[in-house]
Amino acid sequence: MTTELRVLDPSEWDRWYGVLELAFGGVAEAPEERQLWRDLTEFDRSLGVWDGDLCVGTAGAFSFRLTVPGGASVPAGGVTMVSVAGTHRRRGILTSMMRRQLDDLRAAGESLAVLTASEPEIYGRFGYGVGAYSAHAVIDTNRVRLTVPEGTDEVSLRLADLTESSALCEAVYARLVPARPGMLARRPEWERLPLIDPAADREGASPRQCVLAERDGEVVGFAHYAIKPDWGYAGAEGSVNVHQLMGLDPLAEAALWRYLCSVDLASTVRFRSRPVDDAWQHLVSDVRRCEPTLRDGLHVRLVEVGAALEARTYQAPVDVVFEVADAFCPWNEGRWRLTGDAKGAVCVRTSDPADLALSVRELGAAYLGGTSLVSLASAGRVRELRDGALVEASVAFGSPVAPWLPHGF
Ligand SMILES: CC(=O)SCCNC(=O)CCNC(=O)[C@H](O)C(C)(C)COP(=O)(O)OP(=O)(O)OC[C@H]1O[C@@H](n2cnc3c(N)ncnc32)[C@H](O)[C@@H]1OP(=O)(O)O
Repeated sequence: MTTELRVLDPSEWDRWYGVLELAFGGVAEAPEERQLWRDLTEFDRSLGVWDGDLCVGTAGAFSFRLTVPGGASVPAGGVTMVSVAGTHRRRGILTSMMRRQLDDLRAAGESLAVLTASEPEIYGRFGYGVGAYSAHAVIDTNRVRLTVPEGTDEVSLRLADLTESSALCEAVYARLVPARPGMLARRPEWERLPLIDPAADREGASPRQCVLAERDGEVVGFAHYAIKPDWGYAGAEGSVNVHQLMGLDPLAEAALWRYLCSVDLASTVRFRSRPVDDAWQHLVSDVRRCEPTLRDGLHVRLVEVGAALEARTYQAPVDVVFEVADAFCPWNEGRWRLTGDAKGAVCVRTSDPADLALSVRELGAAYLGGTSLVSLASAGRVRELRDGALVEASVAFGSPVAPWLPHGF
């Protein structure tokens, strides 16, 4: 088999995207969703693998800005639209695209790559670690009570049209981006993403609805949700499916959670992909009856170890030498001395003895402050070579706010 890997030409997009759709099961997307992904495609950063006239592999990258611990917004390649035709799988096509993509990211000066994975097992071999987890839950609102903080009643709620309120919601979203590692600054064209709501994907639920939280006439939060009515022998058993919930302060968030947990004729509130340190778990009377589950969220890859470690800050002073293994991007291999604190950091090559040994995958997992180096060491994935270095680095890498990305891409 001879295949050619090349940058995508805009005229090839339909065939290219068709391969991706087929790899995900062959169910055609709604026209507005397909159009959105076409508009978002960065053609010069999209790769196709061709077997003659046949497209057999796809991979793209978005030019993102990612919030890192300390609040800086750092350029990051958002790896996306990865697929290989079923007829050509397990022959190294994904590997060839990952190779080219990481080389291109490096040439473009992006020190980080991020992705959300269809299956978490795929990307570790290419140096990605799980940098942010997310929580799913199903709250049994018949049994679970919410205790909201004093002052919640000062927040008023208003139902709004999803599309017409988009700018107000995006303004709230934008203010929250610097506050949480893992969040991505949304460029205007991405603001269409929360509005995509094809009828075929609703599974019996209503179109998306929007409720705004306001204080003194200012929008301080919003929730996007859908209601799925259901009736059992004993009465109503509807559920509220929460798609987004963002509040600028604890009272706004509490008001929104209280509203969603008290929708008439519903007995469950379901949500996917919330931060692991989310407020709801402290508002509820019985977390067990909320069935929380953890899953991988944002996968992070340090494309350039030195530049990436310098791009964030550290919540405690740190001075450690890492011995980094990186078989897929060997330019990262070797010893790096990181010195830093809450104001800034320097990370340079060194010949000094190493304090900690790990692979680039563990650095990706720890990078946003959501996975501790101590925890990785407990699984044998980080080795401490100098007494005390593990705790020192682990504390410094931590983040007071858990990293989170609210949506896939
Ligand atoms: C960021 C995103 O877009 S995520 C979306 C990813 N795409 C999908 O899930 C769509 C459905 N799946 C596919 O299209 C393909 O199976 C892909 C893209 C996952 C893999 O493509 P392939 O060309 O078959 O991968 P390739 O042959 O390069 O495999 C490299 C290695 O990864 C392993 N691997 C590949 N896919 C998987 C998987 N899904 N689970 C576990 N291991 C995998 C292979 O076994 C191989 O291992 P080896 O080096 O030890 O032999």
